[in-house]
Amino acid sequence: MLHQFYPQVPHDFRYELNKDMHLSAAHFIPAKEAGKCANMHGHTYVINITIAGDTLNETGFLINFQRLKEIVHSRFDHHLLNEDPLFANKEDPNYFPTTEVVARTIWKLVQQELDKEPNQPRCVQVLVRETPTSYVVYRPKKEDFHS
Ligand SMILES: Nc1nc2c(c(=O)[nH]1)N=C([C@H](O)[C@H](O)COP(=O)(O)OP(=O)(O)OP(=O)(O)O)CN2
Ligand SMILES: [Zn+2]
Repeated sequence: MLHQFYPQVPHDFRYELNKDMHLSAAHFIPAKEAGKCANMHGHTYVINITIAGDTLNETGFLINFQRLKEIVHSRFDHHLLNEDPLFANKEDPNYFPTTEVVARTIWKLVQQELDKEPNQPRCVQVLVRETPTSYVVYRPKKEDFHS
Protein backbone atom coordinates (compact mmCIF):
# COMPACT_ATOMS: atom_id res chain seq x y z
CA MET A 1 0.00 0.00 0.00
CA LEU A 2 1.29 3.43 -0.96
CA HIS A 3 1.56 5.76 2.03
CA GLN A 4 1.37 9.37 1.06
CA PHE A 5 0.57 12.74 2.53
CA TYR A 6 -2.83 14.08 1.60
CA PRO A 7 -4.25 17.57 1.30
CA GLN A 8 -5.75 18.65 4.63
CA VAL A 9 -9.40 19.59 4.88
CA PRO A 10 -10.17 22.31 7.44
CA HIS A 11 -12.90 21.43 10.00
CA ASP A 12 -13.79 21.90 13.67
CA PHE A 13 -14.63 18.30 14.54
CA ARG A 14 -12.85 16.57 17.43
CA TYR A 15 -12.00 13.38 15.54
CA GLU A 16 -10.79 12.72 12.02
CA LEU A 17 -10.09 9.32 10.49
CA ASN A 18 -8.61 8.45 7.14
CA LYS A 19 -9.04 5.23 5.21
CA ASP A 20 -6.80 4.34 2.28
CA MET A 21 -7.81 1.69 -0.21
CA HIS A 22 -7.00 0.39 -3.65
CA LEU A 23 -9.59 -0.31 -6.29
CA SER A 24 -9.06 -2.13 -9.60
CA ALA A 25 -11.50 -1.06 -12.27
CA ALA A 26 -11.86 -0.39 -15.98
CA HIS A 27 -13.49 2.62 -17.57
CA PHE A 28 -13.71 4.77 -20.66
CA ILE A 29 -14.77 8.38 -21.06
CA PRO A 30 -17.61 8.47 -23.62
CA ALA A 31 -16.46 11.67 -25.33
CA LYS A 32 -14.12 11.99 -28.29
CA GLU A 33 -12.46 15.01 -26.58
CA ALA A 34 -11.09 12.50 -24.05
CA GLY A 35 -8.68 11.21 -26.72
CA LYS A 36 -7.09 7.88 -25.79
CA CYS A 37 -9.19 7.80 -22.60
CA ALA A 38 -12.26 7.23 -24.77
CA ASN A 39 -10.89 3.69 -25.23
CA MET A 40 -11.56 1.21 -22.48
CA HIS A 41 -8.59 0.89 -20.11
CA GLY A 42 -7.94 0.03 -16.49
CA HIS A 43 -6.55 1.64 -13.36
CA THR A 44 -5.56 0.69 -9.87
CA TYR A 45 -7.31 3.63 -8.23
CA VAL A 46 -5.82 4.82 -4.94
CA ILE A 47 -8.52 6.26 -2.72
CA ASN A 48 -8.36 8.15 0.55
CA ILE A 49 -11.56 8.85 2.46
CA THR A 50 -11.63 11.36 5.32
CA ILE A 51 -14.35 11.10 7.98
CA ALA A 52 -14.84 13.61 10.80
CA GLY A 53 -17.14 13.84 13.79
CA ASP A 54 -17.50 14.90 17.41
CA THR A 55 -18.91 11.66 18.85
CA LEU A 56 -17.85 8.00 18.77
CA ASN A 57 -20.26 5.09 18.41
CA GLU A 58 -20.87 2.21 20.87
CA THR A 59 -17.65 0.52 19.63
CA GLY A 60 -15.50 3.60 20.15
CA PHE A 61 -15.29 4.18 16.39
CA LEU A 62 -16.24 7.19 14.32
CA ILE A 63 -17.04 4.52 11.74
CA ASN A 64 -15.49 1.10 11.19
CA PHE A 65 -12.59 1.35 8.69
CA GLN A 66 -13.70 -1.99 7.20
CA ARG A 67 -17.16 -0.70 6.46
CA LEU A 68 -15.74 2.19 4.42
CA LYS A 69 -13.75 -0.23 2.26
CA GLU A 70 -16.78 -2.46 1.84
CA ILE A 71 -19.00 0.40 0.60
CA VAL A 72 -16.56 1.15 -2.22
CA HIS A 73 -15.24 -2.34 -3.03
CA SER A 74 -18.55 -4.17 -3.07
CA ARG A 75 -19.77 -1.82 -5.76
CA PHE A 76 -16.75 -1.04 -7.94
CA ASP A 77 -13.78 -3.38 -7.42
CA HIS A 78 -13.00 -5.41 -10.59
CA HIS A 79 -15.92 -3.80 -12.40
CA LEU A 80 -16.30 -1.80 -15.59
CA LEU A 81 -17.39 1.53 -14.11
CA ASN A 82 -19.40 2.49 -17.20
CA GLU A 83 -21.74 -0.46 -16.55
CA ASP A 84 -22.70 0.85 -13.11
CA PRO A 85 -26.02 2.77 -13.26
CA LEU A 86 -24.27 5.65 -11.45
CA PHE A 87 -21.97 6.15 -14.48
CA ALA A 88 -24.07 4.76 -17.32
CA ASN A 89 -25.38 8.07 -18.71
CA LYS A 90 -23.50 8.67 -21.98
CA GLU A 91 -25.11 12.10 -22.55
CA ASP A 92 -24.45 13.95 -19.27
CA PRO A 93 -20.76 14.54 -18.43
CA ASN A 94 -21.69 14.86 -14.76
CA TYR A 95 -22.15 11.08 -14.85
CA PHE A 96 -19.15 10.04 -16.98
CA PRO A 97 -16.66 8.00 -14.91
CA THR A 98 -14.02 10.72 -14.80
CA THR A 99 -11.82 10.99 -11.73
CA GLU A 100 -13.88 13.99 -10.61
CA VAL A 101 -17.18 12.13 -10.92
CA VAL A 102 -15.78 8.97 -9.33
CA ALA A 103 -14.65 11.04 -6.32
CA ARG A 104 -18.05 12.76 -6.00
CA THR A 105 -19.90 9.46 -6.38
CA ILE A 106 -17.82 7.74 -3.71
CA TRP A 107 -18.52 10.69 -1.40
CA LYS A 108 -22.26 10.28 -1.95
CA LEU A 109 -22.25 6.52 -1.36
CA VAL A 110 -20.21 6.88 1.82
CA GLN A 111 -22.25 9.78 3.20
CA GLN A 112 -25.52 7.89 2.55
CA GLU A 113 -24.22 5.15 4.85
CA LEU A 114 -22.94 7.60 7.46
CA ASP A 115 -26.37 9.27 7.54
CA LYS A 116 -27.71 6.04 9.13
CA GLU A 117 -25.30 6.33 12.08
CA PRO A 118 -26.52 7.86 15.36
CA ASN A 119 -23.12 9.53 15.98
CA GLN A 120 -23.50 11.44 12.68
CA PRO A 121 -20.01 11.20 11.17
CA ARG A 122 -19.36 13.25 8.05
CA CYS A 123 -17.30 12.45 5.00
CA VAL A 124 -15.37 15.69 4.52
CA GLN A 125 -12.99 14.70 1.73
CA VAL A 126 -12.51 12.01 -0.90
CA LEU A 127 -9.23 11.80 -2.82
CA VAL A 128 -9.06 9.61 -5.92
CA ARG A 129 -5.72 8.98 -7.61
CA GLU A 130 -6.24 7.51 -11.06
CA THR A 131 -2.61 7.34 -12.20
CA PRO A 132 0.76 8.03 -10.57
CA THR A 133 0.53 11.58 -11.99
CA SER A 134 -3.19 12.42 -11.68
CA TYR A 135 -5.56 12.77 -8.76
CA VAL A 136 -8.72 14.65 -7.74
CA VAL A 137 -9.91 15.84 -4.34
CA TYR A 138 -13.66 16.17 -3.74
CA ARG A 139 -14.84 18.26 -0.79
CA PRO A 140 -18.57 18.58 -0.14
CA LYS A 141 -20.19 21.88 0.73
CA LYS A 142 -22.29 22.40 3.88
CA GLU A 143 -25.52 22.20 1.88
CA ASP A 144 -24.61 18.71 0.60
CA PHE A 145 -25.23 17.26 4.07
CA HIS A 146 -28.78 16.39 5.16
CA SER A 147 -28.26 16.92 8.89
N1 LIG B 1 -9.68 16.15 -15.51
C1 LIG B 1 -9.52 14.89 -15.98
N2 LIG B 1 -8.68 14.65 -16.99
C2 LIG B 1 -8.49 13.40 -17.43
C3 LIG B 1 -9.18 12.33 -16.85
C4 LIG B 1 -10.10 12.60 -15.80
O1 LIG B 1 -10.76 11.71 -15.24
N3 LIG B 1 -10.23 13.89 -15.39
N4 LIG B 1 -8.95 11.06 -17.27
C5 LIG B 1 -8.08 10.77 -18.19
C6 LIG B 1 -7.81 9.32 -18.56
O2 LIG B 1 -8.87 8.51 -18.10
C7 LIG B 1 -6.47 8.71 -18.09
O3 LIG B 1 -6.68 7.44 -17.50
C8 LIG B 1 -5.64 9.46 -17.12
O4 LIG B 1 -4.93 10.42 -17.83
P1 LIG B 1 -3.42 10.88 -17.66
O5 LIG B 1 -3.16 11.49 -16.33
O6 LIG B 1 -3.17 11.72 -18.84
O7 LIG B 1 -2.62 9.49 -17.70
P2 LIG B 1 -1.13 9.21 -18.16
O8 LIG B 1 -0.71 8.00 -17.42
O9 LIG B 1 -1.07 9.14 -19.65
O10 LIG B 1 -0.34 10.49 -17.62
P3 LIG B 1 1.18 10.94 -17.89
O11 LIG B 1 1.47 11.91 -16.78
O12 LIG B 1 1.21 11.62 -19.23
O13 LIG B 1 2.04 9.71 -17.83
C9 LIG B 1 -7.36 11.85 -18.92
N5 LIG B 1 -7.64 13.16 -18.43
ZN1 LIG C 1 -8.60 6.36 -17.14
